[in-house]
Amino acid sequence: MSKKRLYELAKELGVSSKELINKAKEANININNHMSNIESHEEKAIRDLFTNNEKRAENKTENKEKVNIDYRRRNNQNSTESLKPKESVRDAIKDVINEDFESEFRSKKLTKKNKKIVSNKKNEDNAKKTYNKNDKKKGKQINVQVNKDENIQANVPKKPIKIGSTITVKDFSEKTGKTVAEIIKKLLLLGVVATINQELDFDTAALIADEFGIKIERAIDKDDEELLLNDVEDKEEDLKPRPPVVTIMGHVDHGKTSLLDAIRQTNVIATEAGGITQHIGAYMVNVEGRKIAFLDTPGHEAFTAMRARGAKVTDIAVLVVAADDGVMPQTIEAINHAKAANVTIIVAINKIDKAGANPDRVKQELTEHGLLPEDWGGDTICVPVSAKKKIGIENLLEMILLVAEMQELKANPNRKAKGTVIEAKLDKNRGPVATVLIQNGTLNAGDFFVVGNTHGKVRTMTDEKGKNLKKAGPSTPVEITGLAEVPDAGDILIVVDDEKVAKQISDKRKEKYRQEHLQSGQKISLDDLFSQIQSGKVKELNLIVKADVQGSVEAVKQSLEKLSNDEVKIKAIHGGVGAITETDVTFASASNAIIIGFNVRPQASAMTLAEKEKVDIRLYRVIYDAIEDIQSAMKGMLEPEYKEVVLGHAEVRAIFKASSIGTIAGSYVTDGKVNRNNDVRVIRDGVVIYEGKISSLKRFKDDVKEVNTGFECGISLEKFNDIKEGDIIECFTMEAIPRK
Ligand SMILES: Nc1nc2c(ncn2[C@@H]2O[C@H](COP(=O)(O)OP(=O)(O)OP(=O)(O)O)[C@@H](O)[C@H]2O)c(=O)[nH]1
Repeated sequence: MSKKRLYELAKELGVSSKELINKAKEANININNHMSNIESHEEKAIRDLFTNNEKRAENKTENKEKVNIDYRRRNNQNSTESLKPKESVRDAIKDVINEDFESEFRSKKLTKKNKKIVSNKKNEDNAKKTYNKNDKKKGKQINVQVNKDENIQANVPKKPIKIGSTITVKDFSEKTGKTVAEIIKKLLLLGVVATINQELDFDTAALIADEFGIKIERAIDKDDEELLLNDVEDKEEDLKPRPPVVTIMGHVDHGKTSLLDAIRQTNVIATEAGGITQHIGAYMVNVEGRKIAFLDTPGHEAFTAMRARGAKVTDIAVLVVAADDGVMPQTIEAINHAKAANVTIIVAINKIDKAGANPDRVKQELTEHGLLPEDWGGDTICVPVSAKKKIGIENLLEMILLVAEMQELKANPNRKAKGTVIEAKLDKNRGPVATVLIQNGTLNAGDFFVVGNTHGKVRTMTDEKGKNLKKAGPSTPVEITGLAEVPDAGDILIVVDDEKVAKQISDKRKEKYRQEHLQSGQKISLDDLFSQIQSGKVKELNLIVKADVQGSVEAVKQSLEKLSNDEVKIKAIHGGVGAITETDVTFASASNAIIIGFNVRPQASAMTLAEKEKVDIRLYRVIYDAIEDIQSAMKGMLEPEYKEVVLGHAEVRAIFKASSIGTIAGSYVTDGKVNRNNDVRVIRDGVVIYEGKISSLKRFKDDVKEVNTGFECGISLEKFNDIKEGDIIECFTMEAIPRK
C-alpha cells in the first residue's frame, strides 16, 4: 500500500496543495511538492494545523464571498447567474481566487510570465477577430476549431485518458476537452504559472485532471523504466526478518574451500544425509531451523566485483586466517574490501589442529589492521576452527546468526522478487542458467523478469540440491532457467508484470548498451582523427610504438608526444622492441590506440586481429614520415592516397653466392606470390632489415616474372647481399585508394 500523497490530503481537507505545503513548512514538516508522500504522523500534524485554523478558514470564506459581492457590485450586477464566464485569464482569476491568492497575484504585479499569458490570450482574441473579418477561409478554420473544442467540452471523457511523462497545456486541453484558459486557471491555483505551450509533468497533469473529475492513466512511456519496474519502497510493517548472506574470504591456502566444504557437510549430515550437492555458486544451510545463505565464490572478487556494479549482496564476511600463518597480504586486502563494502567481519582462525597454530599471534596481527578481537575488548568476533577436523564449525555458524540478529536483516517477502545474479552460464541442454540470490520479495515459478540487458520467465527453479522449488523468498539462492540470454554476475533481476513489459525494458536496455558500446567502440584511426577531434570525441590520441631497437622506441615516442596541442594530447601508452604482436593489438583495441611500427612488421595473427578489431596499424621506416603523417592527421590533411597490399611471402631456405649477381636467396613461396616487378622487404625476426627491389627472380636457371605458392625460386635483391637463411621476403605493392 502506498502512503498518502500530499495532494490527496489537500483534497480531503478542501485546501490547495500549495496552501498545505506552506502550512506544513510553517510547522517544520518538510514537503516539497504535491506528489510527496506523507508519513502518518505528519498527516496527523497537518490535520491538526488545519483544524486549529478552521476558524480562520471560515472567515476566509466569508471574505471571499465579500470579494465576489464587491466584484458584482463593481460590475453593477446583483445575481450570481448574471456573472458570465470571463474570457480573459485575468478575469477568470478574479472569479476563483481567494483573497490571499488574489493579493499575492496583485503583489507580483503581473510578472513576465503572467503578462505573457494575458497577452497571448489577447493576441488570440485579436487574431480571431482579424481572421473572421478579413480571411474567410482561415476564419472558417478557426470556427471549426472552436466548435470542436465545444464538442469536446460537452463530452468530458469517461474512459481514463492516457498521458505520457509530460504533456503540454495545449495537448492536455485537446485530450481532456477542457479549454486552455480553464487549465491555466487551475494551474494558477496550484501556484503554477503556465503558458499554452508549457509542458506539465504527469503528476501535475494528474492533479489538474483530478480537479476536473477526469481520470488519467500513465501511458507506458518507453523511456520510463522506473515506472515499468514499479520498484516501490517497502513499508516498515511489511518487513520480515531474513537469513544473512555470507561470503568467505582470506589468503590463498588458508582454508576457504575447506571451510565452505566443512560447513556444507556439517549441514548435509545434519539435515539431508546423502543429498548430492551441486555447485550453483551459493547455498543455504540450516542451523536448528535458522538459515544462512553462503556465497560459494571464495575470495573478495565476488562481492567487490558486484559492488563495483552497484549490487550489495553480502551481509557478513567470514575472514579465514590460518593460525599457523597469520595475517598475509590477501588477508589485509580482504579486510580492506570488506570495510569498503561496509560488511561486518567475523574471523575464523583456521587450522587450529596444526602443531604450529598460534591463534593469539593472529589476533595480535588483526589488531594492527583495525580488527580488535572481542575477548580483547574489541568488537570483532574471532572463532577458532579446524576445517579439516571439523572443530568449531557449529560455533562459527552460531556466531554468524548472532551477528545477523544484531543487524536486524529484513525484507518484504510479499512483493515481486528482486535479486542479484551470482553466477550465470550457458548450459548445453538447459540453455542460459543463472544462480540468483533473492534479496527482496518472493520469486515464483512462472514469473516474468528483467535481468541486466535480458529478460525471461522462470521456467525451472532449483536449490543447490537440485530440488525443484515453486517459491523462493528473501536470501534464498536459486538456480533458474528460462532466460533469453546469459546475464552477467552482478546483474539485478526484477520481476515485472508480464512478458511485454519484460521485453520492452530489456530491448530498451540493449539499445542503450549498443549505443554506448558503439560510441566507446568506435576505434580511432589516423584517417578520421581530425573529424573525431573536431566533434570533440577525441581529446587524447593513444599510441603504441613498436620499433626495431629500444633507442628508436624512445625517439619515436618522444617525437610524437611533442606533437600534442591544445586540442589533442598525444600519449605513447606503450613502447617495445620487436614485431607487432596480437598482444599489442589487443592492448590497442582496449585502449583505443593506434599502433606505430617503426622498422618492424606485424605478425600475421596480429594483422588478422587488427582487421577484426579495426585497430589502425601504421608502419614507417623514417621517423620523419611518422611525424608528418600524425601532424597531417591532426590537421585533417592526411592524404592516405595509397595503401600497401601484401602479395606474398617467401622463406629463405638456402644461400648461394654467385660472383656475377651476388647473393642468391634460395627461397620457398609460402603464401601468395612473388612478382619480380613489385617491391620487397626482408624481415628478420619481425624486423624489417631491407626494403627495395628484386634484381633477379629465377626458377632453376630461367628468369621468371613471378613464382606462386608452393614453388621454390632464387631471389637476388638490389644492392643487398646480407640475406640469411630464415629471413622472410615479403612482396608488396602500393595501391591507390579512392578518396572518400
Ligand atoms: N591441518 C589443517 N589443514 C587445513 C585446514 N583447512 C584447510 N587445510 C589445508 O590447507 C590447504 C588449503 O586449503 P584450501 O581450503 O584449499 O584453501 P583455500 O583458502 O580455499 O585456497 P585457495 O582456494 O587456493 O585460495 C589444503 O591442503 C587443506 O587440506 C585445517 O583446518 N587444518
